[in-house]
Amino acid sequence: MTTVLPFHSDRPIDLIGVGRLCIDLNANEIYRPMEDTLSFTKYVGGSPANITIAAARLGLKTGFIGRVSDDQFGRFIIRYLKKEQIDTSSVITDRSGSVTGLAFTEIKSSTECSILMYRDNAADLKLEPDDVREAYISNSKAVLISGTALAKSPSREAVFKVLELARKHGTVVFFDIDYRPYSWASKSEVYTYCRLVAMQSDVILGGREELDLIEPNLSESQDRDDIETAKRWFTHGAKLVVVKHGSEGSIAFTPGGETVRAGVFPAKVVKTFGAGDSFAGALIYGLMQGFSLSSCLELGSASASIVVSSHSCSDAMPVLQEVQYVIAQHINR
Ligand SMILES: Nc1ncnc2c1ncn2[C@@H]1O[C@H](COP(=O)(O)OP(=O)(O)OP(=O)(O)O)[C@@H](O)[C@H]1O
Ligand SMILES: O=C(O)C[C@@H](O)[C@H](O)C(=O)CO
Repeated sequence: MTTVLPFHSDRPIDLIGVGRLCIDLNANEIYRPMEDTLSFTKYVGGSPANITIAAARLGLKTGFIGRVSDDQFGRFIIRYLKKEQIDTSSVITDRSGSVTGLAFTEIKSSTECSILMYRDNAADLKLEPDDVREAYISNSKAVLISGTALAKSPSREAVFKVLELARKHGTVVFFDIDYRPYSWASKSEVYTYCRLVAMQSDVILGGREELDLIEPNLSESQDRDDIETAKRWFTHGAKLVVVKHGSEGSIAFTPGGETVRAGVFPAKVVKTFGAGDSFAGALIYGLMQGFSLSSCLELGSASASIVVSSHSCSDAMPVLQEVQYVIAQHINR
């Protein structure tokens, strides 16, 4: 049974990403602590940026609503998005003296990775409600909201404006909880703001721990059962809930009772991060093509296996042929 999301197929834009545009500085000397790192490679980063790049690489018509700093990093990000054919008409250069968020990534081993975030005065959280244009949202089939954009004002208010306009115009809302503790003042704020957005979203994506953060009073173990979690979100109008379980795979639920599980594709893992963003970008692509849930999860899993096997996140986002090759190789094994 194909999950039917109410995309307005006649709209010129497929997906608009909202929020974080930052720079990844990935350690070149991998499999050692960052204290011993000598050099880094610079990539565009930020979870919603990565997901939008993933979707664009797969062929979706994409745009972005966000702010970048008025410096070399800001110009690098805008140039990169344009190169990826991502519309940047709503990517604003912030002139308040803000800086680009930096994600220093430490790759201690293929399973032990961490991210050191420098996000003081980050331009992405300076996004303002006036940066959000109604016509932009109404011309898009879908928007992708990442939870971290709710961590501070005025970005928080800008996101709620995106949400209001999306619901007004029937633009499908994808919400990736994207919990990044370094951006939040407290878990109670995560609960307050991310829950408000999730309650108005069509598709909710998160890991088990992220989903637990946006529900109240989860005491008994069955409360943390994925299907029970999904059922509760269906009471708020969600049309699809996807739970990510890292190297254990993923599970998707629909209000109609469909449950689809997906494993992972074999990968020579270089680093673990970037899996969720590549997974989400390919999942969104599949849903927009009207593919079955099983095929959508397969696309996401295959895409993730490519990115975890790579040094970068954004640069490594695969084109459709690469994803299809991974799937075909697995079938023919
Ligand atoms: N080691 C792995 N090998 C192959 N596929 C993986 C691996 N880890 C994750 N994946 C795939 O990527 C999907 C998302 O991974 P994960 O649950 O780690 O998301 P995430 O925590 O949002 O990732 P990120 O680190 O990008 O934030 C998984 O459901 C799985 O399909
Ligand atoms: O989203 C972030 O701020 C970090 C990303 O740039 C990084 O590529 C990552 O962790 C992807 O999941």
